[in-house]
Amino acid sequence: MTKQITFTLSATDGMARRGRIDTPRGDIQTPAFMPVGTLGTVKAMYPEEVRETGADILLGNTYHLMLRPGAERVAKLGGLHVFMDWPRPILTDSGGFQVMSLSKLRKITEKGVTFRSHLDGSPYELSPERSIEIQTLLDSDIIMQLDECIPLPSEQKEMERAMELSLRWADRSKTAFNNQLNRALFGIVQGGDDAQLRARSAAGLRSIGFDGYAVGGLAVGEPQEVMFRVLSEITPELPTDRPRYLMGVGKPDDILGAIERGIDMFDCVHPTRAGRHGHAYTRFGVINLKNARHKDDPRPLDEASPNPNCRRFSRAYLHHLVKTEEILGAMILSQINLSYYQELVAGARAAIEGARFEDFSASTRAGWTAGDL
Ligand SMILES: O=c1[nH]cnc2cc3nc(NCc4cccs4)[nH]c3cc12
Repeated sequence: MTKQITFTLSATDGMARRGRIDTPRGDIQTPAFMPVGTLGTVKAMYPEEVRETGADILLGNTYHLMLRPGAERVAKLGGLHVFMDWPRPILTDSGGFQVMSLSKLRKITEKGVTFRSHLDGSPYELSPERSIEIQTLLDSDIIMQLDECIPLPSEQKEMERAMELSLRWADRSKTAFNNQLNRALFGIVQGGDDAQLRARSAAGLRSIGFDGYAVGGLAVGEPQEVMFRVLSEITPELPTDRPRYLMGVGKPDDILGAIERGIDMFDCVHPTRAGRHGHAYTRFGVINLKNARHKDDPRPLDEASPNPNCRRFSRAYLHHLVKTEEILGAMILSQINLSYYQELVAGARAAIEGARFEDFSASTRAGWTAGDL
């Protein structure tokens, strides 16, 4: 029996890769940006609007969904795709990262993590096995191993301990996954900012064997050059015929730099969160529409944009919606920002196919400073 989820590499340009992940629920063009749909919704967007921005896949958060409405309840209702009416691929995270960043009284043991809900303090346990079970109940297409992500910088001993625990959890995750054909399981490379630990983690994951490899333990507050150095060291250690997913990244500049260093998949709350806070992503860079200078500006955001929402509303109107905290403001800016992110990765895909990614990257960055914000 063959795995129903496959990755095909179609072009490379230096370390940058252009590919496609085929799944039973649809294809994912890579490099890909995955909008985050934390509670079974990409905030302020209908699912069909998320699709229209160009997204092939979105991310669901296991931690939030296991607390509310509960994995068994979502399964009884037909799984996450039916629940939120998103028929295309969904990647779910394992929940571990959010336990550490959101929950109370959490405790890490060899078995897994125990914690209390940030909502009502009720006790929960998340083990590699239970996380696989929850993600399977959600009927996720790409599921993540349970891992331990530690802050940067951390002591060498601490980085080593967490990396080795994550490797043991990777093995247990793979066993619990039991080679489901219609779902993919990704391992997560840990090891902090230490090249040897990272290499050991990658080698350990490869010997266990995964459908894809995530780079974890980054975008946790470290400087961009540290993230880029770790990526440059680790992507050559990963299989070329499997997708590489950089978790939690990032701003457009981070994404271009990570594609340049061999990353295929991204997720980040930033475009939608920034949209709800009145920040608009454009070719010219980020425009803070809360700023009073937009109060009388009749110009659209970007009259040359392929996105109608960048042409039909004046900056004055968007400023008004943001200042009055009108719901439409969050809706429009979420759509604008997700569309920009999808234009960015679509441009990267075309540039890699045309062996001109370096030029694309440079001219995109130049646009962020040149334009009149
Ligand atoms: O090692 C990781 N393991 C599993 N999930 C993650 C998610 C991650 N998200 C970020 N950064 C984006 C952030 C979102 C909220 C706070 S930081 N870095 C991340 C690292 C990991």
